[in-house]
Amino acid sequence: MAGEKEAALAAEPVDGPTIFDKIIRKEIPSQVVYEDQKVLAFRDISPQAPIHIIIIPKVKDGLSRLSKAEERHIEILGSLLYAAKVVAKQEGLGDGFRIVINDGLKGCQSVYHLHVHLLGGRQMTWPPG
Ligand SMILES: CCNS(=O)(=O)OC[C@H]1O[C@@H](n2cnc3c(N)ncnc32)[C@H](O)[C@@H]1O
Repeated sequence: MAGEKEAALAAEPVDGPTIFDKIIRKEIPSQVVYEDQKVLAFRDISPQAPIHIIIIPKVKDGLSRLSKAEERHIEILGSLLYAAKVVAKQEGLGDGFRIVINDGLKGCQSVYHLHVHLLGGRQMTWPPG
């Protein structure tokens, strides 16, 4: 996480290509756990819980971060959350899980392609850090 946290502090909140584009195009390896026409889910490279999965829209359409969402994004936003529910069930997280979306510098976002974190497999605490 330290690496990613530093990356987040150094990240430029830009709308350009990200590492997730390469995952979508299958140009770099990833452990895909779910895919449909609009959504891709893959295991996080630096898991922060026994189950840590990233859920992304396959078409970015300007959605670098949640704060950039427009009305046209309502459907894909719902699809991401529904996919999170499906993947949580698939991963056996019946006793609960956490959903996280980091936005911008203060949200510690390091990859500017909107994504949902699905974390589970251990007791979560509160408040989040
Ligand atoms: C600080 C959180 N910043 S973040 O909310 O922007 O999350 C980015 C997430 O992407 C993950 N990640 C970066 N590159 C890859 C990759 N190639 N494959 C899978 N996950 C990746 C990071 O580990 C991090 O959890």
